[in-house]
Amino acid sequence: MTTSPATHLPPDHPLSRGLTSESALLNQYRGSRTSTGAAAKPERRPVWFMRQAGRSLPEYRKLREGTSMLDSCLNPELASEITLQPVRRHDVDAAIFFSDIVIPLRLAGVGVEIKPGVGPVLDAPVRTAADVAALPELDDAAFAPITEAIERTTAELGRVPLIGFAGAPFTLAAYMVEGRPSRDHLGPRAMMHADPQTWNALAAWAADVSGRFMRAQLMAGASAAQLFDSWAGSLGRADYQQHVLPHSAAAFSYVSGLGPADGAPAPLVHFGTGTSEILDLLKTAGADVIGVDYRLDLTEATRRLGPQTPLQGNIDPAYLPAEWPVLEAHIRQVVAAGSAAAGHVLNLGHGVPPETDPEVLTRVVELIHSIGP
Ligand SMILES: Cc1c2[nH]c(c1CCC(=O)O)Cc1[nH]c(c(CCC(=O)O)c1C)Cc1[nH]c(c(CCC(=O)O)c1C)Cc1[nH]c(c(C)c1CCC(=O)O)C2
Repeated sequence: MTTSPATHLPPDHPLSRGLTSESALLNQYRGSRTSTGAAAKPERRPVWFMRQAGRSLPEYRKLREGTSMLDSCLNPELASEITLQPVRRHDVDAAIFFSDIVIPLRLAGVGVEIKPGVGPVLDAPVRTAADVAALPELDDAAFAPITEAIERTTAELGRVPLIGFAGAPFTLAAYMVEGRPSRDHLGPRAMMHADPQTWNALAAWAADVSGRFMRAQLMAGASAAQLFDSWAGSLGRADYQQHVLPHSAAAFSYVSGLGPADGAPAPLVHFGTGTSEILDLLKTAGADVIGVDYRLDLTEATRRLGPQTPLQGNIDPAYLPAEWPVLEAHIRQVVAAGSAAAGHVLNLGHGVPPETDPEVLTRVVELIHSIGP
């Protein structure tokens, strides 16, 4: 398995066309709180939501009717339309590409489904050295439907940046070892100690497919990428450092420095839940921006990471059904806590819960934009 060196993005890529200087989101990701463009006018405070494209939107549920989750992701027209829905409705400052962390598995030929209300389920779990050795190779040509969906999306988005993503090796491998979602991820954590060689081979395979997935999205026109290590919070520091961090760094190496020939590289974001105790380690994997879950105050995150690290987060999704004044006070507190960091992009501290009233999300965006830079 080889990691490919970073290359330049195509000349007609949104970043090559000067999207950065127009985008409050990309400026915050780069740690510059005000525009570096000639106008240098104050910008609105950027916000987007993890899982903004999905079940909280009636227009999403309607469009998805009769098509399975992964088939929807691989239908360029559908994936593009679903990506655009929350941008139109909420006026968020970025689109997140509608796809899933297990899409590279499906494209490599691994049998996987997303079971409604359950999550990713594999035909056969990957538990032995022979299972790992039998994993298929992923050919970059398989990303054709992803590339087409992204090209369609960026053509519609204009100046709104598109964020690509992938699952981090631990989170992806956790689904592969367990074969389905699990609470404590004992399978992959046990493999690290019982059979470290097999663990390393599996995590390296996962890093390769996730790295390629992120790279394909950036090459096709995404302006930033986020690595989701949703379940890294189940790991102690030593396990994270020894058995996981090198593989996350390998995934990032596929996209590190990837940018236009004459411009700054696409910003990279790293997010996990329950990662307060490993936040400093997370940062060393190669991202520019750290996504913080709802458990840690952003002032404390800045203390742990230093003021130079731009942050993303961390409105607690548990506040979304609360009375508006309660939610508003919480958001104002998050905005204030984020002000010590070099950059701050508002987001939730985890994904939008499916039962969320979409009108509340629109109101949250309006409030954040009204607060100003
Ligand atoms: C762990 C993980 C997965 N997928 C993802 C993660 C990391 C983020 C996180 O921690 O939430 C990432 C993901 N999945 C999806 C997106 C699309 C973009 C967006 O954030 O709006 C993104 C970024 C769509 C999706 N991925 C999924 C849905 C729901 C599918 C449906 O409509 O039924 C969506 C919109 C399915 C999915 N896929 C996965 C799970 C756990 C589930 C939920 C299962 C369920 O409760 O039904 C795996």
